[in-house]
Order: sequence, then structure tokens, then C-alpha cells
Amino acid sequence: MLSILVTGAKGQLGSEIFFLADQYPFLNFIFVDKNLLDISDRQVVDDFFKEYEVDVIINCAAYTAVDKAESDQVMAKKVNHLAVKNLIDASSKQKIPFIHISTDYVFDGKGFKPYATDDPKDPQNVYGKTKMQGEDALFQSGLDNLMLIRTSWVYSSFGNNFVKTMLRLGAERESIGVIDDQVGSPTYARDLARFILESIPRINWEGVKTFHFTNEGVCSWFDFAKAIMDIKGLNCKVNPIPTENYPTPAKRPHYSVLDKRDTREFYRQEIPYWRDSLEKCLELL
Ligand SMILES: NC(=O)C1=CN([C@@H]2O[C@H](COP(=O)(O)OP(=O)(O)OC[C@H]3O[C@@H](n4cnc5c(N)ncnc54)[C@H](OP(=O)(O)O)[C@@H]3O)[C@@H](O)[C@H]2O)C=CC1
Ligand SMILES: Cc1cn([C@H]2C[C@H](O)[C@@H](COP(=O)(O)OP(=O)(O)O[C@H]3O[C@@H](C)C(=O)[C@@H](O)[C@H]3O)O2)c(=O)[nH]c1=O
Repeated sequence: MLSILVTGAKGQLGSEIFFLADQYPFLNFIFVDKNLLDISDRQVVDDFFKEYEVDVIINCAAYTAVDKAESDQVMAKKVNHLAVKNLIDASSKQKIPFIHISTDYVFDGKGFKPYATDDPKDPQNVYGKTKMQGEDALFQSGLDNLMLIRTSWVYSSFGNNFVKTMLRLGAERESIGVIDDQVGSPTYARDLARFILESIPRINWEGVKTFHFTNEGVCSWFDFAKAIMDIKGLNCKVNPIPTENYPTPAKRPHYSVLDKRDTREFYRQEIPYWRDSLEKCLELL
């Protein structure tokens, strides 16, 4: 039976993998949160791999506070870049296949067509830069059993995310302004978790495989917020606003749709449309 190590197991994606784990009885999971395996501590990581036998690593651990990262660069880099190196260094001795998750925020957001997996990266904020450095650490490792999955706008009934923020604001306020000139694809973490788990027995671990996985369809944050209020029957009016009317410490991409052609071909399962998955998640909230 394959032993699958899931780091950052208490986050959105880690929690969804935990939720689905029972459906994969041929996989043996080792779920570890920050307290059990702080991936930014090299010694802890080295010791862990000496003690446990691991066949595949799914690295769900990350520093995801996009605005906070602007003033907390050291910590963001430690988790999103240096810790990825720790995992690679510790696992490469045993050639353990490595699944790593990255973000649409590695792209500049100035494009008008979906970003291909090999398009040039030019992140516009600290979070995106540190995630790109994490990706680069994978590419530079020389390892040939890597799966890099970029995703975007992730939400879940677990953890904190835009959907939960909208539900809170929707209950508190009569109206809110939400940016309508930043466009992307929401991703239900459960759909992403399923994609990852379905990939494990099927992937041919030769070379570095980069996939883009999001829900199908494209929307703005405004469209996303409006759908959340509509589905939940909240009376809060959502007003579309331009980026400059909602100043934030971190700059965000205007367009960050990811090209999923390779993913569709590899996965051969239907990727749910974003609003359908949103409805499913909202049934739990
Ligand atoms: N959320 C999103 O919208 C998107 C996420 N992604 C990527 O997807 C992946 C999963 O994201 P998601 O589940 O949403 O993220 P979460 O922030 O929900 O989860 C990340 C988890 O990592 C943990 N963590 C932080 N530092 C460490 C550390 N040093 N050692 C071990 N664990 C640590 C966090 O713990 P604690 O909370 O205690 O710090 C948290 O439990 C990440 O790589 C992220 O960059 C990509 C695109 C969009
Ligand atoms: C709360 C709120 C946000 N916004 C805008 C700000 C921002 O442009 C957008 C989303 O805000 P958030 O801060 O929730 O989302 P943000 O943290 O930028 O989400 C990102 O997280 C990282 C981890 C990723 O990798 C990305 O793919 C993406 O999901 O919505 C409004 O316009 N009005 C509001 O009331």
C-alpha cells in the first residue's frame, strides 16, 4: 500500500484530502499539520524522513495570507520557498514522488487568454514571488518525479476563504463593493483534492509534470460574490467596483485564468463548473 504524506493537513486542501481519504482504501495517509511537521525547520524535516516511510508527498502547506505577506516577507519566503527546498532535499535521497501546489498569482495578470503551464512568470506580489521561488526550487532540483499543480481562488467549507468572508459580510451589511476587473476561476478545494488523489495511481512519474487545475468557467470576484449571495438568499447588495476603489497592500492580477487543456486530457473526468461546485460547498455552510 502506498504511503501518502500530506503536509499542511489542517488547511483547506489538506482537510479536503482528509475528507476524501476513506474513498481511497488502497492509499495509506500520513496527515501532518504544522505542529507535527513544520516544513520550514530543516532538521525536523530531515528527522521525519528518517523515521517514516513515505511513497508520495503532497505538499499542502503554504503561507497564503496574500496581504500580510507584503510586510512579512521573511516568513512567506520561509514557508513557500525555503521549506519546499527542505522537503525536496530530504526526500530526494529516497527519490520520493512529490506533488506540489502553486498559484495563478505567479503570472503577471496582464494577459487576455488563459495562461499556459509554460508561460513566463512575473508575479506582482510577495506571496506570488515566494510561490514562484518554490516552483523554481522544484524545477532546479533535477528531480524527475514531480507534479506541480497550479490552482486559483480556492475555497472550502474548511478554513478561511473568500466565500466565508462574503457570507459574513452578507449577514452583516446591506451592501458591499466587490472588484469586477479581476477575473479568474474559483476552485472548490474538494474538486482539487479529488484530482490529486485520482492522479496518484495514474501518473507516470517521469519528468516534471505541470498541470493547471481550477473549476471550469471564468468570473470576476464581483460575479463570485454575487453568486454566493444569490445561492444563499442573502439580501446584501453586491456592487461592482474597479480595483482602485478597493486598495489592498498586495497587488493582484487582473486576469489569471489558467489553461487546463493538458489537465482535461490527463484527467478524463469532467471538471465541475465553478457555480455548480459553489452550490455544493454552500450546502455545507
Ligand atoms: N487558498 C487559495 O486561494 C489558493 C491556494 N493555493 C495553494 O494551494 C495550496 C493549499 O492552499 P490552502 O489549503 O488554501 O492553504 P491554507 O492556508 O488553507 O493551508 C495551508 C496550511 O499550511 C500550514 N502551514 C503554514 N506554515 C507551515 C509550516 N511551516 N509547516 C507546515 N505547515 C504549515 C498552515 O497552518 P497555519 O494556518 O497554522 O499557518 C495551513 O494549515 C498552497 O500551496 C497554496 O499556496 C493556490 C491558489 C489559490
Ligand atoms: C473582502 C473583499 C475583497 N474584495 C476583493 C479583494 C481581492 O481583489 C479579491 C479577493 O480577495 P481575497 O483577499 O479574499 O483573496 P486573495 O487572498 O487575493 O485570494 C488569493 O489567495 C491566494 C492564496 C491565491 O493563491 C489566489 O489564487 C487567490 O485565491 O476580492 C473586494 O473587492 N471586496 C471585499 O469586500
